[in-house]
Amino acid sequence: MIPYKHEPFTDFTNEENKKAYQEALQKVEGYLGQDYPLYIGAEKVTTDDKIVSYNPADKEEVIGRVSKANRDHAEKAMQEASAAFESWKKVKPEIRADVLFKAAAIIRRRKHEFSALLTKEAGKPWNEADADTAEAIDFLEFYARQMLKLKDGVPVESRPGEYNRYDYIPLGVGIIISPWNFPFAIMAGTAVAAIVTGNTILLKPASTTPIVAAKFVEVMMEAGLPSGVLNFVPGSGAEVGDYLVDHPKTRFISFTGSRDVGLRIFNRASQLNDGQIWLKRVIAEMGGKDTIVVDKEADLELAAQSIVKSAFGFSGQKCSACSRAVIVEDVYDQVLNRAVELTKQLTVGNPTENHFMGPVIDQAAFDKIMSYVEIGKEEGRILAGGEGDSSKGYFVQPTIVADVDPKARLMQEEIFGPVVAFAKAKDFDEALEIANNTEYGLTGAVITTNRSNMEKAREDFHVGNLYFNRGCTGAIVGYQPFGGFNMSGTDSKAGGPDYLQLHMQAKTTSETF
Ligand SMILES: NC(=O)c1ccc[n+]([C@@H]2O[C@H](COP(=O)([O-])OP(=O)(O)OC[C@H]3O[C@@H](n4cnc5c(N)ncnc54)[C@H](O)[C@@H]3O)[C@@H](O)[C@H]2O)c1
Ligand SMILES: N[C@@H](CCC=O)C(=O)O
Repeated sequence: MIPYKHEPFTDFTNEENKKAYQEALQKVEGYLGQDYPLYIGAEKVTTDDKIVSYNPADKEEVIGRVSKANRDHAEKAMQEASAAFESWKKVKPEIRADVLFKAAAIIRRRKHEFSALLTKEAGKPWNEADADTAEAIDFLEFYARQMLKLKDGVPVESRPGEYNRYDYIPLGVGIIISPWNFPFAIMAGTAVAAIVTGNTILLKPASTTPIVAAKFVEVMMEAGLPSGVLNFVPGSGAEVGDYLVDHPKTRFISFTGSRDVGLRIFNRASQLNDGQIWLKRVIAEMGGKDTIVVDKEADLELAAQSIVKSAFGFSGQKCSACSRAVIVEDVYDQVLNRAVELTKQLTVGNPTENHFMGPVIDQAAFDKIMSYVEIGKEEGRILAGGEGDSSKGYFVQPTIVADVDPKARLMQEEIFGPVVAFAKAKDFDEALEIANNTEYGLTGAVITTNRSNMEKAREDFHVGNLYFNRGCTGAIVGYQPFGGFNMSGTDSKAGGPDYLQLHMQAKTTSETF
C-alpha cells in the first residue's frame, strides 16, 4: 500500500494545464442540461418533479435537472438501505476500501472534468474547483486507508486465561446531508466515510449543486458499489430532510451546513419516534465566524495577503473564511491600507475565464450579503467593494469594512460572502479576547513573530483549526483534520485519525479459556 499523500494542486500558469482545463470546460458544456435520476436500491427512478441546477455566473444557463425525491421515495430508499445493510456490513473492510480506491482512480483520471463542472455549477474559479476535486480524492484515499487500520479493532489488555478484543462494527443506515460550498469534497467525503465503515446511506445533496453529486454517484456505481448501499435522494430539506432525520430506522445523521439547520437536526434527532430502538448519532459541522489576529510584531505583508486570500477566496463562501481581521492598534492602519490595496487589484467575473472571484451561489445569498453590506455602512467605513450586480450572475465585489466594533453584527454573524470586518485591539491579549467573542469556534489564524504570543494563542484561541503565519482556510485531509467548537458543530474532525470511528460502534468481546 502506497502511503497516503494529498492530491497535488494543478499549476494553472502552466500552458498545458490551462489548455486541459479549457478542454474540460468544453466537455462539461457538451453535457449541460441533461437529466439525472434518483438511485433507490437497484432502481434508477425518474420523477416529473425536478431540481434544476443553474450556473450562478449566468443564471439562464441550466447545468442539469435532477429528479426530486418526495417522502415516498425517501421511505422506499430507507427500506432499500436497511435491507442492503444486512449484507454490506458483512463485506470485508478490504473490499469496501477497494471501492473507494477505485473511485479515487476514476475521479483522478477525470479530475479537470469534475473541477470544470464545479466551475459551472458552483461558480468556483479554477484553483478553487481544483482544490475541491483534490480534496474529494483525498477523502477517498485517506478513509480507505483508515478503514484498513481499524479493520481488526484496537488492542486491549488480556489477563492469563482470557482473550479480549475491541472491534468496531458499523452503525446502520446513515443520512448524509451536504452543503453546496464544497459540493464535491464534503458531499463525497461524508458519504464514503459512512460507506467504508460498513453502513448504508441515503445521500441528500444541496439543491443548488446536485449535478456534481449525481456524477459522483455514477462513479461509485462504476467502482463496484453494490446497489442499495448508496441511495441518492435529492429533495427539499424541509420535506425529505425532516422525514429522514425523524425516521425510526435512521441510525445516524452526518450533516454539514448552517448553524440553524444543524440545530434543527440535532433537536429533531434527539426525539424518540415509534419503533426506534436507539439513540441517533449526529455528526454536525456547522458555520463559522473566523478571525485572523495580527500582532504588532509580525510580517505585515504576510498579514495583509493572508487576510485578503482567506476573506475572498471562493467569494468568502467557506465556513473557514476570514470574516474578521483583528489587528493590534500599532499596526492597524498599515495592515488595513495594504489589504485595501490588494483587494482593489482582485478581479471578479465569470469563473470560466478564471477570475480571482466568481459569483456567489444564488439570489438568496446575493440578497443576504448585500444586506450585510448595508449594515456595514452603519457599523463601519467601507474602504473597498460595497457593490453587487445580479443582472446576469450573482456578483459581489470584495468588501472591506473598517473600524467595526467587536460586538457589532458584522463581527458576530456569519455572512458567508466576500465581506470582511476590521477591528482594532489595544494589544495582543485584547485581540485574542475579541477573536474568542463569538458563539462559533471553527478556524482562526495568528500572524506574529512573537513566540510567547504564539504559545498563548495555541492555548487560548478557542477554535478547532488554528493556523500560524498563514491564512485560515485550506485544511488538507490527513494533515489538518477539520472541524470546530461551540456553534461550529460537534468537532467531528473530517480527514482526521478518529473520524471513521464516529460512524461505528465499538464492541468488546471477552473469551475465557
Ligand atoms: N463546518 C464545516 O465543516 C462546514 C463546511 C461547509 C459548510 N459549512 C457551513 O454550511 C453553510 C453553507 O451551506 P448551506 O447553505 O448549504 O447550508 P444549509 O444549512 O442551508 O444546507 C445544508 C444542507 O442541509 C439541507 N437542509 C436544509 N433544511 C433541512 C432540514 N430541515 N432537514 C435536513 N436537511 C436540511 C440542505 O438542503 C443542504 O443539503 C454555512 O453556514 C457554512 O459555514 C460548514
Ligand atoms: N475545509 C475547508 C472549509 C470547508 C468549509 O467550507 C477549509 O479548510 O478551508
